[in-house]
Amino acid sequence: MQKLLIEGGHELSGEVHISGAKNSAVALLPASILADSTVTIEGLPNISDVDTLGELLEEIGGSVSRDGQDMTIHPEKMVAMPLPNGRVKKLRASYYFMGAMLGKFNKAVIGLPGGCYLGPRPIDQHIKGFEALGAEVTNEQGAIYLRANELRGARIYLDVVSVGATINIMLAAVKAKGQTIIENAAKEPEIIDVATLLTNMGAKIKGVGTDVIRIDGVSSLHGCTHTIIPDRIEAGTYAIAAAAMGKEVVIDNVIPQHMESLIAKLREMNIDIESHNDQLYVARSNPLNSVDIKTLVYPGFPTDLQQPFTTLLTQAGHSGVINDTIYSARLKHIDELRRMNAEIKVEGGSVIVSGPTQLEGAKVKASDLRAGASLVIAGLLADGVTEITGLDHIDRGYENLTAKLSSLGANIWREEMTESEIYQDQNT
Ligand SMILES: CC(=O)N[C@H]1[C@@H](OP(=O)(O)OP(=O)(O)OC[C@H]2O[C@@H](n3ccc(=O)[nH]c3=O)[C@H](O)[C@@H]2O)O[C@H](CO)[C@@H](O)[C@@H]1O
Ligand SMILES: C=C(OP(=O)(O)O)C(=O)O
Repeated sequence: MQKLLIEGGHELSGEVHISGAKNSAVALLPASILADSTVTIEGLPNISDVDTLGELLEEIGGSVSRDGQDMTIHPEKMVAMPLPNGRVKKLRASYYFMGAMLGKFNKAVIGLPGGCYLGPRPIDQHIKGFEALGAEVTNEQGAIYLRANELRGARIYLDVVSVGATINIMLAAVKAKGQTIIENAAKEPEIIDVATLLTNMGAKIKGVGTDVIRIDGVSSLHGCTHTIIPDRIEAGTYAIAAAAMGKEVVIDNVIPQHMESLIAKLREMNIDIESHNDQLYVARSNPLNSVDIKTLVYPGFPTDLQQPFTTLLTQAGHSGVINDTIYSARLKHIDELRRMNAEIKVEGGSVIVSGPTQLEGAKVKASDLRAGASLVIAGLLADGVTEITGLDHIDRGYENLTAKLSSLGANIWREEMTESEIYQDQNT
């Protein structure tokens, strides 16, 4: 087990290349189950969620080979193997095996997923969709059992706008008989990416990127090659790090249109940020204005950047107020930031960050993926050395974080933990 160390105070400059989007990758790989022939996904991020999904595809009989950032999946010998336990609990997106296996085999047994704990993360809307398509769904000892004689298209109104439910219902519906209409669908770029893959496999999908998606079921889907979109959350994390500590940082391989809410907020803070083709240029300017943030479904400000943004607000004058309307309990980074001298209050559903504050290095723990990102940015800003544990969370979503930040000039490295450090870490 390793810990991450950061000696703060080093300016960032240079260019960083953004990897493929985690939240696309984790849906594109299960989507390959639906094909009758070989699917290649190009540009995958090298993160543990992708490794775990590759292993799960093998567990159900797929043959999977990896060549750098590309993964080739041969789905021909896949079977409806039950996955009630084990790897499915290591990540959130294993829930896409429900939609994909139901769509392919008319049955599936999948354990309830893991992933970041952000407060309760129900999957009732996924289940509502599967049932509307004709599946019988039961929860037996923590695993979801799905069975259908045949799936039939249906009109499904989502009570909450959900990325996971929208994608999962699409996966189950592409081979259902007749037309499925998903109303109040989510519009995230990753959903468009998954629909693009499915369309290239032969699916008939209209309206992705709007809140009404229409799917006309087809009897079979074939293989294809698909290139993933860049990770707007990884790019946003580097943009926030550059806003905190950047002299001149170029963030390469981004789709700036996917990042408009963040770019607008950074500009309001007085950060110098410009986009050109697939690059963002970010530099810190002084003083930083504080801003208020409300997280919303896309194209609103993403909840996945709320925690890193909290750290940036510690550097701004006066108080900024954050309301996470998607995950109101996504607050576990706050106590850790306080250990580093941040002035943050939680009142009702609002997080109030005061600044500017000189952060101090401390021993802190990442409770989830983006809490980890917020602590890394705090470490870059802090006086002295920050030690971060809980790296398994960070490794789920950030490819080569240490190397990427080092190349920008950060003093950051990983060390093996001693047995007593591991013991202490596990008991705090
Ligand atoms: C693997 C992946 O893509 N993860 C992302 C996905 O998670 P995930 O797909 O789990 O998030 P959702 O979009 O489904 O959740 C949005 C909101 O709807 C609620 N909800 C969701 C489903 C449901 O059946 N019932 C229900 O009440 C959730 O509790 C949450 O408050 O979108 C989140 C919101 O942008 C991001 O933070 C995650 O990074
Ligand atoms: C919450 C996240 O991921 P997951 O849904 O995979 O837990 C995230 O990427 O910030």
